Amino acid sequence: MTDAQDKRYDVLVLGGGAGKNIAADLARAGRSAALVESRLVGGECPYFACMPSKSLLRSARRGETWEHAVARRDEVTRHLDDAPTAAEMAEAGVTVIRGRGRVARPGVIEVDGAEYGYTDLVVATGSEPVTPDVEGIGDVPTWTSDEALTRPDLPRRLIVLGGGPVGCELSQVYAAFGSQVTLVEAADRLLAAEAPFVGDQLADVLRRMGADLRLGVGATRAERTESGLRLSLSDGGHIDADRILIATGRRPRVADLGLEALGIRPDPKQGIAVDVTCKAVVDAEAGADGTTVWAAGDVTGVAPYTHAANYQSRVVVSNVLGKRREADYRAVPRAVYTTPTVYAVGVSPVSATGLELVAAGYDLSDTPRAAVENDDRGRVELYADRARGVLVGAAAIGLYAEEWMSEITLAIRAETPLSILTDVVHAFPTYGEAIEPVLRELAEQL
Ligand SMILES: Cc1cc2nc3c(=O)[nH]c(=O)nc-3n(C[C@H](O)[C@H](O)[C@H](O)COP(=O)(O)OP(=O)(O)OC[C@H]3O[C@@H](n4cnc5c(N)ncnc54)[C@H](O)[C@@H]3O)c2cc1C
Ligand SMILES: NC(=O)c1ccc[n+]([C@@H]2O[C@H](COP(=O)([O-])OP(=O)(O)OC[C@H]3O[C@@H](n4cnc5c(N)ncnc54)[C@H](O)[C@@H]3O)[C@@H](O)[C@H]2O)c1
Repeated sequence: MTDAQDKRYDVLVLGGGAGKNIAADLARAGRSAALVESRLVGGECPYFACMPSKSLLRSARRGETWEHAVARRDEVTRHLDDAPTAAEMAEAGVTVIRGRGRVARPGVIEVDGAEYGYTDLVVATGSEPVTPDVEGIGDVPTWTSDEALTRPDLPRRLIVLGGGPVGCELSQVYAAFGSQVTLVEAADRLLAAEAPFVGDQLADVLRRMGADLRLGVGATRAERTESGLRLSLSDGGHIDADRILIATGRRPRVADLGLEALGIRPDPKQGIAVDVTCKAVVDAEAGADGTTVWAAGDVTGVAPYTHAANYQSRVVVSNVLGKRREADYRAVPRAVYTTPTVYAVGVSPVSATGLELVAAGYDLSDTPRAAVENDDRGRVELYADRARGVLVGAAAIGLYAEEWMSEITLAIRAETPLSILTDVVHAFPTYGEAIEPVLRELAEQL
């Protein structure tokens, strides 16, 4: 420890989302651990992302009033009070350092003028929304999901820019509570990275709720008008609205972390490159000073979900403790919590390369459960690798798909033989029964 350092820790974690789990687990394992957090201990998920959006979606599904939905959302996010989570950290033996951290020099992090030494550094700084390059967008009223999920206002006319998970979930929320929603998506369909039927069926659902979908068009110009704002589109059309919700993607938060001093050159779009143990890839010439840098969560650009961040956290903890563990991303779920839910996992037929996929599918309307629920929406498709004869991907849209697709997640991860999968018995009447004919069809084709 140099004189300049205020304190030295075995492990310093930058970012208290998934990072808080790493700090707590390592402290419980006997390491001295500190967590540096510039905003709220707990990260984005509980306060600005997953939890408030899921709460509003549930309220929308149940037909609650907007006022009730907002009150419930604010309870779920504990009115942005992170004191209980900070207390949990203290109880686990973690020192919480409030402020923005950056690398001062190898082995030392600086936070608001104070310096802290480390042996292991974990970067878990998350991601931030990207503002699209649309002329005038800075001059009109905009929100990102952050404001949408913390403010009490219900815009009368809302443009949702982007038809990825954020755009789809929040379009459903605002359409359900009575906003006039127009969703603008540059790709030809919603959730364009997933199997086409998923985006097509979700588009139907949102249209039936009154949302206007403009697919395959880009925004070109935004300007203020007397009644609000006008967004011009690449097809020559325009939309008048009160506010634009920017949902055009996120990028890893890597700017100004000083990582270059450690021989780490993060890509602005892909984030910090990590190996299978979640150790950051470091330039060959970087000094062997006895310290190690790890990264977990959105900042790694691997899979931008809380469950993926938590998984990587567990991988980091094991490796810091010297128990080698390799991450396996073959079966990380991609769920969108609209009603009905979208659930995809493993290989997407849209982006599969180097694989010959065999596909089979089934409409949920043909299940007895659909009759019980009086809901004929949805479909499930499974994708197998012809060469190896195992499931490698799946996509579904349907009520509760986030629950009944778990067995397929396990099947992909475990590479369970089709002969066993086709022998599995599902309870009657469940949506899970839809999986049986799909597997039989796949087995016949292989
Ligand atoms: C609207 C929305 C809904 C979502 N819904 C879901 C969902 O339902 N399910 C799901 O799995 N995923 C969902 N996600 C994605 C999920 O929120 C992220 O994948 C997850 O939060 C990533 O965790 P993380 O720890 O990597 O980053 P974060 O949760 O962003 O945490 C990073 C933390 O680092 C802090 N930080 C950053 N830089 C510094 C610094 N220099 N010094 C100190 N602290 C710093 C930040 O303040 C932040 O608290 C959603 C995202 C959005 C935007
Ligand atoms: N349920 C969940 O797990 C969940 C929910 C929300 C968000 N997330 C994660 O958060 C991240 C951000 O989500 P997102 O939906 O903002 O990003 P995204 O990158 O998934 O989707 C952004 C969409 O915006 C479109 N777009 C970009 N620029 C545009 C423009 N100028 N005009 C029109 N369309 C444009 C893109 O074509 C794309 O379809 C994602 O990685 C997502 O997985 C997860």
